[in-house]
Amino acid sequence: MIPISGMPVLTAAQMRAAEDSAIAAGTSVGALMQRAGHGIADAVLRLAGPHEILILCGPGNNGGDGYVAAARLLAAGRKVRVAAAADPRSDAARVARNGWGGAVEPLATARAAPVVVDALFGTGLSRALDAGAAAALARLVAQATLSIAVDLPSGIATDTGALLGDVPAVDVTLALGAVKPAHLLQPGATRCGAVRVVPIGVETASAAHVLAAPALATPAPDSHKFTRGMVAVMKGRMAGASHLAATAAMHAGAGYVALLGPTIPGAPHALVRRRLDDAALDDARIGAVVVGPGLGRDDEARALLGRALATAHPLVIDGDALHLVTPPQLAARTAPMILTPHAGEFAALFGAPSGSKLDAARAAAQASVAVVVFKGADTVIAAPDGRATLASAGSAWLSTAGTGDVLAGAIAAMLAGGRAPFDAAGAGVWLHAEAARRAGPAFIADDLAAHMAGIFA
Ligand SMILES: NC(=O)C1=CN([C@@H]2O[C@H](COP(=O)(O)OP(=O)(O)OC[C@H]3O[C@@H](n4cnc5c(N)ncnc54)[C@H](OP(=O)(O)O)[C@@H]3O)[C@@H](O)[C@H]2O)[C@@H](O)CC1
Ligand SMILES: Nc1ncnc2c1ncn2[C@@H]1O[C@H](COP(=O)(O)OP(=O)(O)O)[C@@H](O)[C@H]1O
Ligand SMILES: [K+]
Repeated sequence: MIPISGMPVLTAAQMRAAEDSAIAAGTSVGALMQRAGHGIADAVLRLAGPHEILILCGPGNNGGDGYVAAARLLAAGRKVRVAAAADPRSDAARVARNGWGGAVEPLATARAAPVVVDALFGTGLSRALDAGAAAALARLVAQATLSIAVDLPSGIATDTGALLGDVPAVDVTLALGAVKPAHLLQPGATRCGAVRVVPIGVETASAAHVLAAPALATPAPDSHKFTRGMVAVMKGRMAGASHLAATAAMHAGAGYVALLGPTIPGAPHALVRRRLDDAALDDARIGAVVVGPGLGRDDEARALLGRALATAHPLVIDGDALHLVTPPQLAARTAPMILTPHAGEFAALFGAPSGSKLDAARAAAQASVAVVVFKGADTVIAAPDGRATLASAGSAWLSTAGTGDVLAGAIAAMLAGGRAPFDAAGAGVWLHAEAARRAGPAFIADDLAAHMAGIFA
């Protein structure tokens, strides 16, 4: 059982191709199923204690994995029962079923057990479970004290995280061979519980990965404020939003943060307030400009955005600026850009997303030639070259006003600090999520910035 941080993320087709390569290189499907089933059984042995285990087996290879696991758990001396709604339909699953040898209860009337293992459907799910199977699964998961899904909770579309029907949430999902998009994309992700990878000896490479903790170094002994990175925040109509972004950039490690525009009282004294003029904006030491938080959407805002776009500085474009900016304006720029839309801003700039959130973020990054941070409860970061990272579910307490401004500031600090745009976006998202975790419940966006500082300790 391997934690998923930093692991490759494969779609169902990519996983099938990886398995096919292993098969072409001489490993049989049966051998892969044995590895999968043994890995599951070993994980269940560690998680389930001495309690009785009920394994629900479907007609495909996911069910096959379940039969193999059942046989191994029985051989290990555990009390284990199996339930199924249909006979195996693949050769490998039939062999696995014969290897179990014990009784198979009808799924609909299966008696509950303290530990239930869902091996009904995995990456081959093609439609919603029929009503009887869905009801039995819901009942058995509800009555168990520990529920474990094999590869994916049955009823979730592997590539999008969409629910094809009602899907009960399990405690643990054992992803076979690699993480799949549904383990991270909502609403599927919340049905998965804790996700761990069970290796099956298949080579898995992907341009998409689970977001991992960045290396956060303390400043080098010879650092000075400008080597740590200078961030300029364009002050908009709502000063609070710009202040949140600027404060976050400071706490995320930027050495010098300037707020460009008319000053208001109450911001930290360390925040440098500068009049927005060409000299301030052309300062060659600026490593990142944040434009958008609290900008407004009127002509004045449009003009401010135009000034930011006209610079040669790397930009973090957030909030209102995502409603104002046009694709030709983005195309005209050559300096790096990071766009940080939530779902509404994404739709305003790129149109309604199609396919999975991962597909949508990638298409947007390609179209805009910018790094796109598609925010939400399942943040996806995509680069124009096809690389992507998917964040694990973070604190839902982030759903409070101003946290997006904090994220924009954190990303700008990472960018000004010298990270490449894609890495800066990932580091900012990670820092933001970790700060939220540390902040606990019911924090406000102002608290979040301060919590970022502690992470560097
Ligand atoms: N490939 C490999 O080498 C390895 C794969 N491994 C494992 O295999 C899993 C993928 O296996 P899989 O492709 O057999 O798909 P799986 O999810 O078991 O179900 C497909 C079956 O169910 C059927 N069906 C679909 N939806 C349905 C519904 N709602 N209600 C009723 N029936 C439905 C569908 O038939 P259909 O009706 O769609 O034609 C088909 O018969 C993967 O997640 C991993 O656990 C590991 O063992 C390692 C080696
Ligand atoms: N339910 C949630 N779970 C995890 N993160 C969330 C959730 N809701 C929002 N977030 C995060 O909080 C931030 C909100 O940003 P945004 O919507 O731009 O807010 P605002 O405009 O008020 O600053 C984003 O980083 C987003 O990913
Ligand atoms: K399953």
